[in-house]
Amino acid sequence: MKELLVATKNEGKIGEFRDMFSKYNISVKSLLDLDESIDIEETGTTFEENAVIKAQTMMEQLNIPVVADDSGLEVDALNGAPGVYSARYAGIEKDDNENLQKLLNNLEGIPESQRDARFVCAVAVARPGAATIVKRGTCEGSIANEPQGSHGFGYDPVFIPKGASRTMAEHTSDEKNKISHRHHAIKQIEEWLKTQA
Ligand SMILES: O=P(O)(O)OP(=O)(O)OP(=O)(O)OC[C@H]1O[C@@H](n2cnc3c(O)ncnc32)[C@H](O)[C@@H]1O
Ligand SMILES: [Mg+2]
Repeated sequence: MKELLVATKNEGKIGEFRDMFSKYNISVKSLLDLDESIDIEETGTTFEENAVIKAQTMMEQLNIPVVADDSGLEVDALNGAPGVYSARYAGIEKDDNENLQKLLNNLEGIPESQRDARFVCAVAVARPGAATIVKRGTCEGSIANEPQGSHGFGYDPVFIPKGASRTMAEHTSDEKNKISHRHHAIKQIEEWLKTQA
C-alpha cells in the first residue's frame, strides 16, 4: 500500500480522505503526522488557488507528490458567503459551532425556498517535475433552520443535500462519501490515484 501526503490539519477531512483513498490502496498521511506547527497561509481568492498553494508548498519542501483540499460552503442568499472564508467565518479561531451559528443568524427569517447552498471542494495534486492538477467537486443543497445530527464536521449539521430530508450530519460517513463535494473532486483525480497505488 502506497502512502500519500494530504496537506491538511482538518481531522474531518483526513478521515474522509482515508476512507475514499483506501479503495485505491493508498494510505493517508497528514500534516498532523508530519508537524502540527506547519501553517500554510491561504492567500488565494478561489478554492482552486488555495488548494494549489497548500499542495505546492508541501511538495516544494519535501519533493514528493502532495494532495491538498480547499473547501467551503456557498450560500446564494449571502452572495456566495462564507465561500473561501468558511473556516474563519466567525473569526480567526476555527470553531465549527460558532461558524454555523453565525450562518444561521445571518439567514434568520429567510424562507426555505431561498436557502439554496452548495459545498465546494477543490483538490490539488502537486508533483515534482510535473504540472499541478486541480479539480472541483460540488454538492448542491440548502441550509436547515437548526443544526441536526452528529456525523461529519464543519457545516454538516446545517446542510441538507438536494433530494434528501436529513442533514449531512445525519448521513453516515459512507453515505456522505458517495455524494459529497469531496467525493466528486476526488473522482476527477482517479486516473492519477490509480497510478500511485
Ligand atoms: O486548510 P486545512 O488544513 O485543510 O483545514 P481547514 O479546516 O482550514 O479547511 P479549509 O481551509 O478548506 O476550510 C474549509 C472549511 O469549510 C467547511 N467544510 C469543508 N468541507 C466540509 C464538509 O465536508 N462538511 C462540512 N463543512 C465543510 C469547514 O468548516 C472547513 O473548516
Ligand atoms: Mg484552512
